[in-house]
Amino acid sequence: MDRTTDRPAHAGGAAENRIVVGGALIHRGRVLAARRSAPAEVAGRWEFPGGKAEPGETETEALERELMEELGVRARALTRLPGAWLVRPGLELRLWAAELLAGDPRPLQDHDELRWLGPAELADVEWLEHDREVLPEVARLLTAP
Ligand SMILES: Nc1nc2c([nH]c(=O)n2[C@H]2C[C@H](O)[C@@H](COP(=O)(O)OP(=O)(O)OP(=O)(O)O)O2)c(=O)[nH]1
Repeated sequence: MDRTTDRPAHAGGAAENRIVVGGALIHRGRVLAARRSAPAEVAGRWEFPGGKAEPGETETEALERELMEELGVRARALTRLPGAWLVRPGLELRLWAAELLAGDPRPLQDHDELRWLGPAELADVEWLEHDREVLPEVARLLTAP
């Protein structure tokens, strides 16, 4: 899927899952990992920064907004990564690749540390388990010509 086929995450009925979107933010051959500071169940684990889509927002809009709020950067969502995970009942995680357009990421919200990882460093942090599943695809994107 690319940006042009992105549809509002809440176009359907109330029975649909709410979407949380995380972004594998890529810049100069590395990807940004963010260490969560809360809540306790996930604090200390690393993830792709992002958050819940608001009603009527597309996934890409939600991701770009969350990356500004959490990191203070302008970013552009590029392509959806394969997979979707039920984080808890009614909350579905989707991951996207994104590119950094402007700014230097800072842990403004939800995170206490950030690290840029190259393709050989992806296993160096303790990822949340769902995020770990897309690392082979992230490695491919980082090494693509
Ligand atoms: N943002 C994000 N959440 C993830 C990832 N992987 C993963 O399992 N999760 C889980 C952690 C949380 O339990 C859940 C929702 O995360 P969240 O960032 O929306 O949490 P939040 O309640 O702070 O969101 P928000 O209301 O501030 O938008 O998804 C990931 O890569 N990015």
